[in-house]
Amino acid sequence: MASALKALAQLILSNVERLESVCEKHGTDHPSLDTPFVPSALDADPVALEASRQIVGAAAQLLATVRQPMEVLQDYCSGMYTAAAVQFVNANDVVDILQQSGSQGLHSNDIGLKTGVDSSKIDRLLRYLATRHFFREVQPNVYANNKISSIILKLKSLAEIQKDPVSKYDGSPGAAMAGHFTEEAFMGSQHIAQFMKDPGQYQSPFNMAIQDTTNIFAWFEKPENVWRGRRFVAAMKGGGERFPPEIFSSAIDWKALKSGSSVVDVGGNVGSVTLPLAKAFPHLHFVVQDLDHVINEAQDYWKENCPEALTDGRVELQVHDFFKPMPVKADVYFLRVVLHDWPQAEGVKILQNIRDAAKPSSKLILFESIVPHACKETSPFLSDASAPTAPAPLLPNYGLGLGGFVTMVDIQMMTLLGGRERTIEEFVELGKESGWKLEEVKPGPLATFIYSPV
Ligand SMILES: C[S@@+](CC[C@H](N)C(=O)[O-])C[C@H]1O[C@@H](n2cnc3c(N)ncnc32)[C@H](O)[C@@H]1O
Repeated sequence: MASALKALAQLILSNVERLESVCEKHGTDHPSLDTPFVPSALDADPVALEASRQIVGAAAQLLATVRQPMEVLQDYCSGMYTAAAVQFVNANDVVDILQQSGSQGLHSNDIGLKTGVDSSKIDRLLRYLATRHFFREVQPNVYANNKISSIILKLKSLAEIQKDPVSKYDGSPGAAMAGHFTEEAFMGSQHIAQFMKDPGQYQSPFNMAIQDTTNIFAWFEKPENVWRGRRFVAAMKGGGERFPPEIFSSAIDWKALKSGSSVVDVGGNVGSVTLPLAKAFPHLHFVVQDLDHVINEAQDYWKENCPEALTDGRVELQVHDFFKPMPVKADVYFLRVVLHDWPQAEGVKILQNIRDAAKPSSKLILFESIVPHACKETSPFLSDASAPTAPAPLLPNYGLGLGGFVTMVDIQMMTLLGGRERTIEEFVELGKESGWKLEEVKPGPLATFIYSPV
């Protein structure tokens, strides 16, 4: 039997071969790390995605295995320097400055002149990042963008950015996300340990950092933070569209619902999940609920995308606070990525309000991520075929290759909002506490949880 080291190395090699054959099929090379990122067919190819998942999981496990434990520890304990370095380059538009010099790069003296920062300090941060494959140092003290840094290139030109810094993240989800993570979340992260033991009056580590109990969304509305709120919206834009639409259209047998059955999209924002459902299943009556200002936006969204659904009354846009009693007795209620924003008690309250209005035959559907355990799954809701199946000796959740992302989002939810991602058992528990029985789980890039009233 191969040693664990060889088995990991072999997994890497066999998956690199798989990846290269997918590239061949698409008539392309695998994108180089040295050039700016360009989207390609590879990004959505399921075989390429599985191969990269295994390579990432195996490479991270191999590193943790072969490095001196003290080096691994130092690396983990110094992650804040990476966040701080990205914060600096993002806020000071360094990637946008480098973009003008193309692959030949720009000397730190010139970057210093354009950012108003001493060039020797620039060298230290950019070399730190280049050593971690974020930028290239093409000659001593000369830096160029690469595949990773190019992700935070802003859509606007440098002249436009300088003219109107408040709008500089509009249309640039990578830069907006990097800003939100390395500023608001970074601030909150310093209080996680204290929050775990004694949250005091605060709902999240972020609240502890700003010493204010205002929820982050209300905090974004303060005049001095409006630009941050605008950046958050830019970071989230398009997030919902990354999920395959079949997740929603095949969640249940919508066609089998009787004509005129009502479906409520709770906390539905403008109704972007409801829109394709309303088009595909015209026999159903849909209600999209959200807060006042969002429903105002929803009016424009539907007038633009499907005005007839509003005029013929098939789709209703309703102002409703989900902490108040649910006004609609519906056949189906669904919530997409709403519950992860809230602590357990609030999540339970939202579902209890729906339960109080539900009929015995109503269904509740949640679309949320599953936090995979780092060991073999034992949930009766997952068959062998649907549980993550990383090949040995990878962690069953592929480690960084798959579980890395969801576990990071879980900590992010706690940090900013006191919210949480959940394991399947925690979804069972959430139902128990709010009067719902979990009947079925459909895993996927976003999982579907189907509940019946108890
Ligand atoms: C993460 S977004 C998800 C939106 C939508 N379900 C989707 O997947 O696109 C959370 C939504 O909850 C809404 N929301 C927050 N607090 C609310 C409340 N008290 N009552 C109703 N909706 C609320 C927000 O306005 C936002 O649209």
